[in-house]
Amino acid sequence: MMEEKGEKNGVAAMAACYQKFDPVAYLQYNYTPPRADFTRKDSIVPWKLACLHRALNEGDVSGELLVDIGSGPTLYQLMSGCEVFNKVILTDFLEVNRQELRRWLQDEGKCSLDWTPYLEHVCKLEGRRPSAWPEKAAKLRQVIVDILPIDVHCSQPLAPDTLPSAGADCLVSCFCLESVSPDLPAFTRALGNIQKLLRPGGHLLLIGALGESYYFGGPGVRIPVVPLNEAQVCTSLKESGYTLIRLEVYTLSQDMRVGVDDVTGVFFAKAKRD
Ligand SMILES: Nc1ncnc2c1ncn2[C@@H]1O[C@H](CN(CCC[C@H]2CNCc3c2ccc(Cl)c3Cl)CC[C@H](N)C(=O)O)[C@@H](O)[C@H]1O
Repeated sequence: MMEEKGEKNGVAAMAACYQKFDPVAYLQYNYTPPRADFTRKDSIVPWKLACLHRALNEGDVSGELLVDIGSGPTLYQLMSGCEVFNKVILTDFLEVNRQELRRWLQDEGKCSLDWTPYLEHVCKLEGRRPSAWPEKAAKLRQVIVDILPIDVHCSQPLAPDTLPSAGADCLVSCFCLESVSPDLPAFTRALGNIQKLLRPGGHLLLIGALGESYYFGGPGVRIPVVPLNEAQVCTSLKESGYTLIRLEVYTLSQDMRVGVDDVTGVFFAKAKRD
């Protein structure tokens, strides 16, 4: 009981931190140059987009439904998947983030970030003209069928009957699990919780931070993160019912360390549910 009580306290404290999360500031911190600089090969966002593009276009990933776990206020992580799956579900813990996503979906023009450079970059990765970005935006709006609440610490992270009984064909999750888990056991449990949302043989495309102990989710909003290394990520994936296909690691150069977190590296894992 004591151990369980400890877990609940850690998760509750984490949820309290997130009440002050500020999507607009967050987007400014992480999704503008230098971290999102499409003229630089060593910028974090082009690296993430290349990993997702490659993972979704090497012939082994297919199906109907892609679910993004902990979407936040961002859409970059779906820009390759929207060409492979005809149904995409976005999820986040906070209404403020779900609201931000709805604003983009309804094309109200009042979005906090202009996703055009991202759409143009992914068009280029696909061998298309960057000027085809409006078609990609339309495709993304067309395949997104829902924006749902989620809590990865619940054994059933989504409301019952949200997904088809077979589960999703693919899960994407970027920087969510390690930045919402108070410790490594909680991170591994969360991986197990989302594993049940995936059909057997379905793919998990997981992006996360290495060596991070905190980040700012807004001015003065310091959110604790469980510091992970590559070995722990591999072990956690194995323990929670996945077979690792590929792990890629990116190391932040000095000028990518802009003071919004203490991340040292980023991992990309392509895995399959056993
Ligand atoms: N119980 C919960 N269950 C489920 N979801 C929860 C829970 N609690 C909170 N969330 C939700 O997780 C989301 C985490 N979110 C921010 C952390 C990333 C950040 C910090 N780490 C380093 C780093 C970052 C970003 C870019 C780069 Cl380059 C780096 Cl290096 C990811 C958003 C999006 N996926 C993104 O890729 O930016 C947030 O939207 C919560 O609302």
